[in-house]
Amino acid sequence: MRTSIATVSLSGSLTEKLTAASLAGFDGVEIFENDLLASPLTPEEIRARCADLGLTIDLYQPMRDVEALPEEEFGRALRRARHKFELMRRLGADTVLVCSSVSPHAVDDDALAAEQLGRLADLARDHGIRVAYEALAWGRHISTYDHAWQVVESAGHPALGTCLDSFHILSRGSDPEGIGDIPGDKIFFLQLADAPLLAMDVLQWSRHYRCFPGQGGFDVAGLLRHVLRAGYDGPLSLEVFNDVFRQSEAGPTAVDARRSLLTLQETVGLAAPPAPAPPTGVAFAELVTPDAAPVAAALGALGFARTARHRGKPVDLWQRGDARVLVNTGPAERRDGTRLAAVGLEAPDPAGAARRAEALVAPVLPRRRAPGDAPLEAVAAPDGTELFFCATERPGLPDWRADFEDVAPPSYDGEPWRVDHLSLTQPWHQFDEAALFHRAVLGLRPQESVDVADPYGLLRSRAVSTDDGAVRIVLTVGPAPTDDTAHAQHIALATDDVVAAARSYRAAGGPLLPIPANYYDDLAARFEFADGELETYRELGILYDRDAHGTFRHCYTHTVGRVFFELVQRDGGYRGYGAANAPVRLAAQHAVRGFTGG
Ligand SMILES: O=C(O)c1ccc(O)c(O)c1
Ligand SMILES: [Mg+2]
Repeated sequence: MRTSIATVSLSGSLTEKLTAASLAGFDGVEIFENDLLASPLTPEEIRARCADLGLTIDLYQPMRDVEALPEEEFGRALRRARHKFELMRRLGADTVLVCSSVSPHAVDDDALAAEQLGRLADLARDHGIRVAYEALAWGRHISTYDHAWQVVESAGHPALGTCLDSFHILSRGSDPEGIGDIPGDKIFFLQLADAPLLAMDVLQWSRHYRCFPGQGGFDVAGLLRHVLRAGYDGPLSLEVFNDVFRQSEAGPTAVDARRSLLTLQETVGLAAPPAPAPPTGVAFAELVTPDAAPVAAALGALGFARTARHRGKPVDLWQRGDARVLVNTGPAERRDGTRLAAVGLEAPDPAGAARRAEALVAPVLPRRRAPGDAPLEAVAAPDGTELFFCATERPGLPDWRADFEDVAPPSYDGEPWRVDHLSLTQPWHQFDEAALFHRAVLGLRPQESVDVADPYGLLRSRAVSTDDGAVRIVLTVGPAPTDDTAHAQHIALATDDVVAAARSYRAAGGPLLPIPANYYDDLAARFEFADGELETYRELGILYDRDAHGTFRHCYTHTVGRVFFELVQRDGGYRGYGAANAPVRLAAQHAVRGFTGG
């Protein structure tokens, strides 16, 4: 089916919006009146620009306060309509959206509404235009899709149909089942939007918090299935009023929008990109740093050994069991200090994973980073993190390990570790995009978003993971972008004995993040511990949490650049990430920075 996006969903000038929609691969646009009014282009020039960009103008909108009015006022509405229909002729747009009236002069009279909409449709038909009537969730007398359809049906006019908008339908809790009873050819237009489930005024909710399907809490796919069952075959159009998108660059927002729509189409069987195959583990985490020494010191204290070196680049492989960290000191990487720049994901079918990513408009990276490198499939996540689809030591598939020359055996004292999770900070305006990306492109399942209090702001955090926990990524978004503490990334390492791990790290000279005594007094109040247990945690700075499944013990290293490590011990199938402890951890990290001036 054809895909479309409303210009209101994107930021910038009309020209910028159209360009972004076209580049992202949309077939058409809904032109919002304000975008046209503010554009220096004539309607003919807008029409030509759209044609050049391969876009059709699928809808012009909105026309407001037309129906169920006193005759004199309706006359003025018709006069406005005549002007707008002339404008639409110049634009080459043949469908206009009319929203249900919010005018205080509108009367509660369905027969009058139908009669006047019929007269509007007469005028529209004379101009070769169709009227799509939409119930705004806050319409004065008509606020539900079924009511709007009743009025359209009783008008019985060939140039009058209905416009369905998933936000208005689902925000009011209407049952979308009834959509299946509307003749498909009387559904003139379909607008799709999701939204987080919030308890608030529906107009404010609609105008500020809509998001792309799959990014909120509505069952947009379920609604779409009803619309398809009705026989609708017009465009699938995204209409998203969102404060964040209004401020973000149009190009990436349009790509996010298109990925959302492709994923929705896949869900209802309208598109079939290569099937998802979730990753089965973390092959490596790659740190880039201008100075390897502090990173090497931290890894050494954690019991990692430097086992191999890249054959062509200044990249070292550090290993402890299945936990692998690449340390890259390449010249191109020196600008931003130490950060987590890439993640290797163990992929059942690396090439298939890359094809799926490409089909979902993820930026695919060059397969070889340098001549002679193994051809690795990689894509960029919205935050710029490079994601490599890896096959570690799996015969017949390109192996990143082959680019490395062994320098030492992978020996270590104590138990082998693996990566428990990675925490990646997202640009503030890409949080919802990131969750959708990781779900759609990688096949990870998003968990609930949680708010975490930082002393200097509020963080949002949302985990995406495989069902078996083999891959866990925590996406976070912090307050001020200049706040390095809230924006630090981390690598969490899974151990079966966090007390032993913490002790040996400390014995090797590694500083653990000190946790205030008040935290342990609170723990004593909330939980019962064995003799001496709490004292051990207090001594080492180990934090504790429990859920319905099990327990979580974790502690933190100092921070190098923008990266720190966490040691975690999950027991009994604990599913979380210690979110309850995160405010204490963040405050402690701020305190350390303040103390050292770092
Ligand atoms: O918020 C509004 O006024 C508005 C306008 C047009 C629409 O299609 C819509 O869904 C909402
Ligand atoms: Mg709408």
